[in-house]
Amino acid sequence: MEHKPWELQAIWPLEILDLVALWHTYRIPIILTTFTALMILRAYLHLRTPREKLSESPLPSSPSLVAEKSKDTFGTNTVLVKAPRRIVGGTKKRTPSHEDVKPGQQKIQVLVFFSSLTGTTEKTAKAFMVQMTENLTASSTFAEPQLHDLSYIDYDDYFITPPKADPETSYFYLLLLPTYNIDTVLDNFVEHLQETHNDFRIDTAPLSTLLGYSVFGFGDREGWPTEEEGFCSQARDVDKWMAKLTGRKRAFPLGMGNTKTDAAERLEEWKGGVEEVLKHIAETGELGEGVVGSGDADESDAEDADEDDGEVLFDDQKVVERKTKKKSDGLNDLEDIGGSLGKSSSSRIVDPAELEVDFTTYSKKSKLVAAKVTKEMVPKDSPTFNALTKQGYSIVGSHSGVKICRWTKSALRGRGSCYKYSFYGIASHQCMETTPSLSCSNKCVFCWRHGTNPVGTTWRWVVDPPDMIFNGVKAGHYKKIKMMRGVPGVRAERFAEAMRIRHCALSLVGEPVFYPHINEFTAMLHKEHISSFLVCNAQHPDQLAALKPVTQLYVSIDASNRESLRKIDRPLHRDFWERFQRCLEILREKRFEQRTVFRLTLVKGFNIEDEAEGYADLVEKGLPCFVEVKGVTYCGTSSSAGAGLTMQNVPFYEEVCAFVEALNAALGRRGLGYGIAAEHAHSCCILIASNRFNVEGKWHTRIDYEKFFECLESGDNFTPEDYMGPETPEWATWGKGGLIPEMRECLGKGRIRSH
Ligand SMILES: Cc1cc2nc3c(=O)[nH]c(=O)nc-3n(C[C@H](O)[C@H](O)[C@H](O)COP(=O)(O)O)c2cc1C
Ligand code: SF4
Repeated sequence: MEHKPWELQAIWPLEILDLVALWHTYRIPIILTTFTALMILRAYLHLRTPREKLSESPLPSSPSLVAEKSKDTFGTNTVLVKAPRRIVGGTKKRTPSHEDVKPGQQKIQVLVFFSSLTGTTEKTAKAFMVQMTENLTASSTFAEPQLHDLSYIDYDDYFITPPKADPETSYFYLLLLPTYNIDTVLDNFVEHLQETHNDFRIDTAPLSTLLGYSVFGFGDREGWPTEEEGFCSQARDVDKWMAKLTGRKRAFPLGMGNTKTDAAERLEEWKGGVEEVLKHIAETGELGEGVVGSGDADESDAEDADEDDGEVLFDDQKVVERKTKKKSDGLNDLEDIGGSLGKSSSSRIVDPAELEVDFTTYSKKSKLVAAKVTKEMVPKDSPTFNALTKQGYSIVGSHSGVKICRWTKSALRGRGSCYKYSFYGIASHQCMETTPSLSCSNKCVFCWRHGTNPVGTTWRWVVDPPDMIFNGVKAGHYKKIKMMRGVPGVRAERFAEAMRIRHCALSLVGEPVFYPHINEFTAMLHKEHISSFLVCNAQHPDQLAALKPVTQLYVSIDASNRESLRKIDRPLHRDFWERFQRCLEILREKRFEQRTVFRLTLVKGFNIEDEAEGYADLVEKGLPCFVEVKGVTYCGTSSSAGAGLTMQNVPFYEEVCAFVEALNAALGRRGLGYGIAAEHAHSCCILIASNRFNVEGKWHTRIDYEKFFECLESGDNFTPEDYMGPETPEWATWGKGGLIPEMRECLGKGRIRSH
């Protein structure tokens, strides 16, 4: 109902009527002003309350705070009520990591988690705990390890964030897990890890504050013989997700054991490795080389590279890469960079008596030059040093190098070894690839060393002592192996085996016999029962003649005639063909002292076409024990392109097979006793062997390494037959492909280079 003004006048006093009139006149500006003032006040109050304040409110710290105990409505049963989990949004750029751990001040708490359905893992875990406790608590840095059954803990307490009970304590996780291909609690666990990683509300690596972790799996090879068929598959899954959740803090490679055979032995090995890492953490506060452990969540997806066979870039390489980014790549041949060497701080004047001079070219001129001043072959401040380290070489002293090859990495990850495993029984993860001379006297068009190695016809450099090189290359090799520790897929068992070098391939960049003390160097290898495969370029007959027996002596045979050799090897020696011929004669003489091999690298358009007969002539001349024929691998560098090499020059495996058959037929026509013994299709490599290594119709291309050392140590003369190994495995023989059966599925991805 509406009131008329005179009616109101009768009811209310005048002042009130004035106010009402005022309100009617000004109500709109009054409402607007009040509203604006309220908005300003609200905004002010909001800004004054810091956002962080919310997250500063006590976070449920596990395990005590995540779960609260409360009585149920009847006041009798105690139930666990989860406190609401507060999620701090966004992906953390960087989380505190082991860098924050100060040795000596922090306590390290090892938590051992296990799962067990039929009790085997539980029993093993308990025994494991007893030993761990005994070993760790001897040091005051370690708190007594704790054992947790995954069936009884709340995953949120340990696998979203590590426990935070005591700021002085840092955690290290060990997980002992069986595998079941049926629905079990383990499926929930794996799912939990996966979900935590993929939960967009939380950091993708929420466990990155852990010091590290490692997983050991128990499985049964009788039912699940290979990993592809599911051997230890759940342990592998957990290892993978833990790597993501911790920002790749895999402290030691995944261990795996067959419950029915070797589990105890494998576990012992793994425990040893883990304890060593823990000791390292206690001393340094860090996980050590090779483990990213940055806690950078952005990087954790790089774990997907698991399936990638690609080269692993080591930290030191990265550093060099960064440092050399702006420098040109081109400048590399030492002969070409004499100027830059001259400027180097690394040259030193030496007493001519101390000097090993010109053992290759005995010219007066070079003796004179060498006597004046000696420089380091690869000084630390040279572009060559940078280029080589960028490619992954560790330079030892001033002229030696070591690198781990792709096959070594493959074998460490439980995958295949190179063709030398198929042919000669060399496990790649126990093989060290090195050279005591980075310099070479050829510039082969197919050399995958990217043209970075120094070249020269004479030794004009400082000579490092052999023991220094020997210790240096071993240390360099082990360092590189250790850097593989945190790489996805590396197997604890292989890792442990790799810490004992058994073979040495002296065939990296450069020419090993160029080094004046090569015999002392190989003697050091043999003394430690490390076999020696030495490849030389057939340009240094005097050094070849003086070389003492090695396990297997190679000569590269890159062409069958002078013109072809000149084009493909681009030798620096003018008398290269004569040198080459002399080397063949020397090899012939050595064929009853050690295993001799012709190494043929086939390059289409250079040395295949119509050359089978020519090669057969060379075999007739050198009568090697073996002829290894290998298709060239294209490395796609500017140096190979500059030499006119393209993918068209890489022969198909069928072409290599056809060539080998032609060569074998040509040898037969000459009445030479050879046959095609073995193949490794994956490396495009085929082995022709002398009938000396065929016993009762079976090829025996493998080597009895221990017998070789026995023969050497006896001091008596011996022949290659004396250390002939067992029969070549069926799968490696000609026509069978050469891939160890379990590896066929893993290695179906094209060719992998091996030298
Ligand atoms: C039903 C069943 C399924 C299994 N599935 C696998 C499997 O997929 N892969 C594997 O490596 N081992 C498998 N195993 C073997 C177990 O992982 C192995 O025996 C383990 O030591 C059992 O540990 P636990 O006694 O602690 O439960 C299986 C065993 C059973 C009984
Ligand atoms: S490729 Fe060479 S260095 Fe690598 S494992 Fe085989 S032999 Fe050893």
